[in-house]
Order: sequence, then structure tokens, then C-alpha cells
Amino acid sequence: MSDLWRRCLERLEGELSAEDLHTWLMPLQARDDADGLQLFAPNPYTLEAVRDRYLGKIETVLALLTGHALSVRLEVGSSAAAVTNGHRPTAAAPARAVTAPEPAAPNFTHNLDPHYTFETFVEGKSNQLGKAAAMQVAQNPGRAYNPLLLYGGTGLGKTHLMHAAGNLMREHNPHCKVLYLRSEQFVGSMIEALRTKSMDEFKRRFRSVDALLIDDIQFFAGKDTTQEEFFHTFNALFESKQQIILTCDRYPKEVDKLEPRLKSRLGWGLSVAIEPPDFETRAAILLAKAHEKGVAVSENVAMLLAKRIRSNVRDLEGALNTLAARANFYGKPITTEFAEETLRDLLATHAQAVTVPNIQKIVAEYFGVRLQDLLSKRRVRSLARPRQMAMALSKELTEHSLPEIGEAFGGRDHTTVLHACRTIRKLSETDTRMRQDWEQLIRTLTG
Ligand SMILES: Nc1ncnc2c1ncn2[C@@H]1O[C@H](COP(=O)(O)OP(=O)(O)OP(=O)(O)O)[C@@H](O)[C@H]1O
Repeated sequence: MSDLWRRCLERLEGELSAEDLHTWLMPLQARDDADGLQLFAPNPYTLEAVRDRYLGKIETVLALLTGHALSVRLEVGSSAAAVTNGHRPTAAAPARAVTAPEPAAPNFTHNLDPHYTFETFVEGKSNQLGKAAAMQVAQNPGRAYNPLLLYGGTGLGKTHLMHAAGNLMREHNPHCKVLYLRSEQFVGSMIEALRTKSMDEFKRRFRSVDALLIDDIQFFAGKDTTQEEFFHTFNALFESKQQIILTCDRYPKEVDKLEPRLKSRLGWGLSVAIEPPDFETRAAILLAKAHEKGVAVSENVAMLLAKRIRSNVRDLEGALNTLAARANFYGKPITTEFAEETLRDLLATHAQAVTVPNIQKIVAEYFGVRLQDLLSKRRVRSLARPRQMAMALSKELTEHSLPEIGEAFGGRDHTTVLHACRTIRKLSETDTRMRQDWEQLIRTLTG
């Protein structure tokens, strides 16, 4: 890594959250020369985010470090590729030799779900970075990002992406040994190995794979012996450039009772958040799932379900399965009326969960303001932002019209609500804190 870039990152550590640093800046490769600093982003999404959110900060820190303004060029690619493309050799990471695949162990059976592929994964704003990162890891195992950590709420596609990466690795190299496990299985295997005094065999098994995929590592919390063993497995795999892909239900730094040294290791690669999909993505996923299962579902039905079921994709898929089974049983087509009738209770449960009063209450608690102040006419900034956030969430998560939402917020005009929605959307694009608040509140409200 360029020494200048390393020092710049060290400075930025004090200014940015660990999450931002690991998600956006650590994956960049750098080379510095007489013309300034060149930063290579792994994909266009990262490039855009770095340019929009962090470039100013980077330039300021570089000016402080060097004593003069330095030009920073951003491009998609890698410093190693830049060298082979004829750029001057650099201090950045050298290209590593590609080794011939080892033949798979005769008794190795991989356990990937063949249905979870990138082709069957529907991309949207909420998951495009995760998908891009998983694809890069699959195309360049052990080299692109190690470990790759996908985190986010339940049923949002983390496991799907993990399998998709494993499946693609095996498509490129059928001998590639990809081992997928839920974290409970890792714990179970270790307990069994301890019981039968076969820890050597356990170590060999996990360290001999080309890629180790472990799902839901939050279950390691509080299990000290497991964490110890996983830590050593991690180190062994990392050192020999075997790929590690992990998922977690939240940013690992926020998982209690996970050892600090393990948390620190997890931050060595790339951590990407998978967010709940927006309406259009939910509808597209539903249509794709219906197509995959051979179930005839119209766009209207997909839109109905996508509008009403916002919690996660697993719930959407569950609703589709119920519809398909009932339609098959009664020999009826899946019309919107049939869907409304069949899923009446389920849709009512989802509608109950997110009401405007509930949003107001949760937002007030989240920002530590009183509910009556949130609904009052007072315009101080400490109340204005939470109020705008609550209005925007009401528009996003309920079926109410702008005038109805305005009415629920102390009789405000619909243009005020519209302004709130636009302000929050705009701010979320540039203000990391605001985006995190928005995402956290969506997670809380949609369960
Ligand atoms: N973008 C997507 N495109 C297609 N299918 C998706 C997408 N996101 C989620 N799914 C589907 O939703 C279901 C649940 O996804 P998955 O099991 O990957 O979630 P998860 O995030 O790992 O949840 P958990 O943390 O509970 O394990 C799967 O059937 C998966 O195929």
C-alpha cells in the first residue's frame, strides 16, 4: 500500500466511523507518483460513494500530510492492473501469481445450494454493492477482498449471495473446495471434535478448503472456545490466501461478546451492508421467484404484495408460496382479489406493524424527543429533523396520502410532507449519519 495513503487512512480513522472506513476506504488501492495520488475503486458504486462523500476529506488530510494541495485521481480498477497496463511500477500491492488449482480431495463434497446463484439474485439499490463485492470475490478468490463480510437484517439475501459466490467459484474451477456452514454447525463440529479428541482432524478439515463460508457469525458471541478456534482458522486461511466469506445480522463491531481481536480481523477485508429492498426491487424479486417456481403471477399481484409486505424477502417468498399452494388446491388463477382474500390475515398483520402513530412513537424514542413536541408546531432544528424523518418514513412505509400524513402531524399541509420526504432523501445520499438513522429506523419498524 502507498505509504501516503496508509498515513491518510490512519488520520481518517479518527474522523470516520469504522463502518464507513472499512466499507468504502479500505477497499481502495493506491499509488502515488509525481502527479499526485491515484485511488483505484473495486467497482463504480464504491467510486461514486468515495467521490461524493469522502473525496473532500481525503484531499484535506493529504494537504495536511504533504503540506501542499495534491491531485487525487479516482478510477475503477486495481493498482496491479495499472502496472500491467503500462503504468509505472508502484509501491502498491504487487500482482500475485495465479496458482494452478489443486485437485479436490477425493472425499470432499461441497454443500452449496445450486439455486442460489447471481442469475437468480435480483439486484436493487439495497444490495448492489453486496452483489458486486460477492462477484468480485468469486472471480478472484482470496485476492479481491478477504474476508468478505455481508451484514444486515434477516431474510435479505446474505446467504443467497454467499452461495452465489461459492457456486461461481466452482463454475470457474470445479476443483475448488468451497465449504459452507451455518455458524451453529461450526460450533457443533468443534464440540464433537473436542468430545472425540479429534481436533487435529477438525483443524485439517477447515484449513484445507479453498473457500470457507460461514453464515450468521453473530452466534459465535459469548462462545469463547469457538471464537478462539475460529480465530486460528481465520488466520491460517487468510495467510494462505484462501477466501473467507461471512455473514452477520449486524455490523460485527456492534455484536456484544465477540472478541476484539476477532472483530479487528473481520475488518481486514470488506464489510458490506445488505439493506431491505425498496418497493420496485421487492416487486421484481417476487416476479423472478414466481417465474422460477413456474407460478403465474401478474404485475398487479406482485405490486400488491410488494407494497404490503416490506419486512424482508423471506416473508414475501412465504406469501408467494402460500398463494401458489392455495391457487393450485382450488384450481384458481392468482388474481389480486384472490391474493387479497387468501392473504387477508397476513397482510393485516403487516399493515398493523407500521402505522403512522407507531412511526411517530419510535422516531421520537430514537431521537430522544417527546412525542408531543414532535407533533407540535415548534420549528427548532432538534425537532424539525426527527419530524421530517417521521413524515418521510410514514410515506415510505404506509399507504397514507400526503394530506393524511400532514393531518397526522398536527394538521400540516401536504406540501410540508412532500418537502420532508425530499429533504430526507437528499440528505441520506450525502450524510452518512442521516442514512444510518434512516436504515436503522426502517429495520426497527419493519421488524
Ligand atoms: N435480491 C434477491 N433476489 C432474489 N432472491 C432474494 C433476494 N434477496 C433475498 N432473496 C431470497 O430471500 C430468501 C431469504 O434470503 P437469505 O436466506 O439469503 O437471507 P439472509 O439475509 O441470509 O437471512 P438470515 O440472516 O435470516 O439467514 C431466499 O430464498 C433468497 O433467495
